[in-house]
Amino acid sequence: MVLADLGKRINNAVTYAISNEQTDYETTVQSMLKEIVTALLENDVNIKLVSRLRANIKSTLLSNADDNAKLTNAQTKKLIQKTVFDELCNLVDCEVTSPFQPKKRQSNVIMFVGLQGSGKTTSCTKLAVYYSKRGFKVGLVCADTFRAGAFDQLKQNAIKAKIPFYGSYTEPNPVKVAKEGVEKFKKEKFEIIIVDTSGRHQQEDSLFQEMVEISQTVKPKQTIMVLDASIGQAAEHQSKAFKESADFGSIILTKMDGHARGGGAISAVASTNTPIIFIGTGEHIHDFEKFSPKSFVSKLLGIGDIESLMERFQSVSDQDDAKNTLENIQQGKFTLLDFKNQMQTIMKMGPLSNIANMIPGMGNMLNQFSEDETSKKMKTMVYIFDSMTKKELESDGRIFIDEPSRMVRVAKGSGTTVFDIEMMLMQQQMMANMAQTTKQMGGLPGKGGMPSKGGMPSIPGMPSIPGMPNVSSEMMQQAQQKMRQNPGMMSKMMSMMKGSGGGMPNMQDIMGMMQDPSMQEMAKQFSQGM
Ligand SMILES: Nc1nc2c(ncn2[C@@H]2O[C@H](COP(=O)(O)OP(=O)(O)OP(=O)(O)O)[C@@H](O)[C@H]2O)c(=O)[nH]1
Repeated sequence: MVLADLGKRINNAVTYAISNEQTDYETTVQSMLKEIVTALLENDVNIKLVSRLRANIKSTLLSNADDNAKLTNAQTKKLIQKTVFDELCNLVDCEVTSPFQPKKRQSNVIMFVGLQGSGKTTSCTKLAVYYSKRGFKVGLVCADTFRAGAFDQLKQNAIKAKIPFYGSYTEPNPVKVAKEGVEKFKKEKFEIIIVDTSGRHQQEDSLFQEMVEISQTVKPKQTIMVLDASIGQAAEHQSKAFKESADFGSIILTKMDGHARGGGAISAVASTNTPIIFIGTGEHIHDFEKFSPKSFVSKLLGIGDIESLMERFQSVSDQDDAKNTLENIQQGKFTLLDFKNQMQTIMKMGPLSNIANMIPGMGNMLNQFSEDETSKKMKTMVYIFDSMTKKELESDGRIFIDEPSRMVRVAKGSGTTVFDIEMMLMQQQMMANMAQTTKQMGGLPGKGGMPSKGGMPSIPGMPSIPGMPNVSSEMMQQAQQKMRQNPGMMSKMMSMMKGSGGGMPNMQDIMGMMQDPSMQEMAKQFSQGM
C-alpha cells in the first residue's frame, strides 16, 4: 500500500517510545517526534502540514510534561498512541462536515475531472457499482471524445458491471455528448448520472475551458477530482489548478495499492480543503473503499479496519446466498454450498493483501505466507466445488463418507487428489461444528442479511472474517503435513465419521486421537467454539 513504509516507521517510533523505560519522558517524546517528522517529509507530505502536526503533538505531550511524567506506563502508552493517532487523522481530515449525499428519486449528476491516466474512467465505474449496489438507478455517460478508445473502455467496464451507458463514436463535441447523455438518463428517471470527461493537463487551456463548458451544461450536483496517489509533490499544484476551473467538491485518490510515496496527495487534499471520499486500491471494480480518516490511519498504523472489511464484504457478497448461509448457521448447519459461497465471496474481495490490511495483525501474517499459495489453494477448492453435483453441494458432506467413490469422481473432475477432497471435507466439517456451537450459544448477532458484528465463520487456514477467530494457517499447515506423513490418520478419521451414525463426530475426538500436539491444539480450539 502507498505509505506502508511511512506507517511502519511511525509505528516503530511510537512503539519504541512507549516501551522505552530507560530514557526520561521528554527525551523519548522528542526522539519519537524527530522520527515521525523525518518519515512524513521523506514521504512527500508538505512541510507546513508536518510542522503543524509536530507542534500539536508536542503541545499535547510536553506542555504538561511534569504531570505526564507521573502517569503510569499504561497511561503514557495510551496518551502517546492517541495523540499521534489523532494528529495523523487531522492530517487527512478536512473541515467540510457534510459531504455530498445523493438523494433517491432525483437525478443526481456527478461529473469526474482529473489528469490523464489518473484513473477517472475506472473510478466512474467503481462509483457506479457502489451506488447501484445501494439501490440507486445509475447510468454512465462518456464525454471523453479526446482520447481514442475512451468510449470503448467505459462501455466495456459498464457492460461488465451491468450499468447502462451512453456515448458516441461519431460526435466530436464532448459538451453535446454530455448534454444528450444526461438528458436521456434524466428522462428515464435515472437517479445517479455519472459523466466521465477527458483527462487533461493543466497547461492545456482549451481542454480546461471545455471542462468548464461541460460543467455549465450538465450542472453537476457534485464534481469529483480523481487524483493518482503516486504523483508526489505535483499533486498539490495540479489540484489547485483544477480547483480554480472546476471547483470540485470531493476527491477520489487512486492507486493506493501501489508502492509510491503518497504524501503529496495527502498534502493536496489539505491545500484544497476538500474531502477524500473514496480510495482506489486496485484495477478491479471492487477495489474501492469509502474513505474515512480514522480507517485510513488505522490501516496505516497496522491497527486494522473492520469497518471497511465488513463494507467490502457486503458489497461483494450475493445477499441471497449470504442470507441462506446465515439461516443455515442459525440452525446449526453448514453445507458444502455454504462453504463454496463463502469462499467465492472472499475471492471477490480482491487480492488478499488488500483485505489483509483491514484485519488487525493480518497484514504481517501475509508477509509470512505466500499470497499466491493461498490464492492457488482457494482456486483448487473452487474446482472441487464445481465438480460436485447439486445434491452433493447441498449436503453436509456425509454423502462422501457413505459413498467414497464420489470422492474419486470429484478428484478426477477437478484435477485434484482424494486427499485434497478429504482435506476440504475436514475444513467444512470444522465449520459445521462451529455452526453447531453458534446455535448452542443462541445464534449469530443481528438478524437477517449480513451479521451485525459476528460475521461468518472463517475458513481454516484462510483469512478470517471479523468476529470469528481463525485456525492459523501455520496450524493448518502443520496438520496437513502430519496427515500427509501418516495416511492412516485420514482413513481412521473418515471411518470414525462414517461410524458416527446420526451425527458427525466431535472434531476434538477425531483430532485428539491423532496423538499429535499440533492436532490436539487445533482440536482444543475447535471444541472451545473457535
Ligand atoms: N493499481 C491501480 N490501478 C488503477 C487504479 N485506478 C485505475 N487504475 C489503472 O490506471 C490506468 C488508467 O486508468 P483510467 O481509468 O483509464 O484513467 P483515466 O483517467 O480515465 O485516463 P484518461 O481517459 O486518459 O484521462 C488503467 O490501467 C487502470 O486500470 C487503482 O486504484 N489502482
